[in-house]
Amino acid sequence: MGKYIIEAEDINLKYTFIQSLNFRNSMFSNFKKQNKEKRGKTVHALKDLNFKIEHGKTVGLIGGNGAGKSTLLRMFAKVYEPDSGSLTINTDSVSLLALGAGFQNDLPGIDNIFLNGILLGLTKAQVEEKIDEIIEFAELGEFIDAPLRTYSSGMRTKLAFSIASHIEPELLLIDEVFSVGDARFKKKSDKKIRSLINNKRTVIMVSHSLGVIEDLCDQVIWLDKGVIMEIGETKEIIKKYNEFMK
Ligand SMILES: Nc1ncnc2c1ncn2[C@@H]1O[C@H](COP(=O)(O)OP(=O)(O)OP(=O)(O)O)[C@@H](O)[C@H]1O
Repeated sequence: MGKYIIEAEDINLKYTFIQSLNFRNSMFSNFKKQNKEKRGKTVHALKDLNFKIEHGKTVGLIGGNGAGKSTLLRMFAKVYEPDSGSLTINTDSVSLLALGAGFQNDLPGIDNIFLNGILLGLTKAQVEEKIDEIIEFAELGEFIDAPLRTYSSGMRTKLAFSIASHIEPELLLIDEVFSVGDARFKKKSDKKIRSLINNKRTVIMVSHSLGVIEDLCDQVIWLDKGVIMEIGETKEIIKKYNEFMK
């Protein structure tokens, strides 16, 4: 095993999309007349990023709204590929803890555990091995056999958290998912996140809560408008970030 789990060289990502007509701009005939090509927009979300992340580290991604944090996290999960540059992820065991992606409302909780577990990278046998633990952790009682559309949003969140936190990959990506549910469940989910982090795996997390980042991370990557402002030891970077935000 090499020293680094992630190696990024000059990576760039641009989103291209067609600006849709809305009530306001449909009032302007010029906008209406523009063809789709002209209404095309490009956002250069990540610009020439260079960094390496060592195995076993817990790394925080910080930065203001639209800085590129979630985009970068999704690249680590291979949801997006860079438009240019090279991104090497030296493991196949990666999962992105973002709550409830891929849930099916008409299926019961238990079927969603299988579906979601497999989407997050487990085999059916691995889900079977963990299913009792997942159900117990989610605390849904008989609702586990009811269709998801009958769940409250808190119940959905508990189920999503329980599934995602039982995946235990080598590289765990966490997108702003901390302490979910009611006060008691929050305590339990917080403890679960900490146990995942303390388990020698590499964890990369996005959070707007600098307290959480400072508490949990060894290192920080600070992004602003798609570029890396600073990268380094948590306390030092958070101090610079706070000064910058003043
Ligand atoms: N699917 C998309 N299509 C077009 N543009 C997008 C898309 N997703 C993100 N963007 C744009 O890319 C830039 C980076 O967005 P991203 O969600 O990665 O930022 P972020 O740092 O996670 O922001 P926040 O803290 O607000 O969640 C923003 O300008 C955003 O508008």
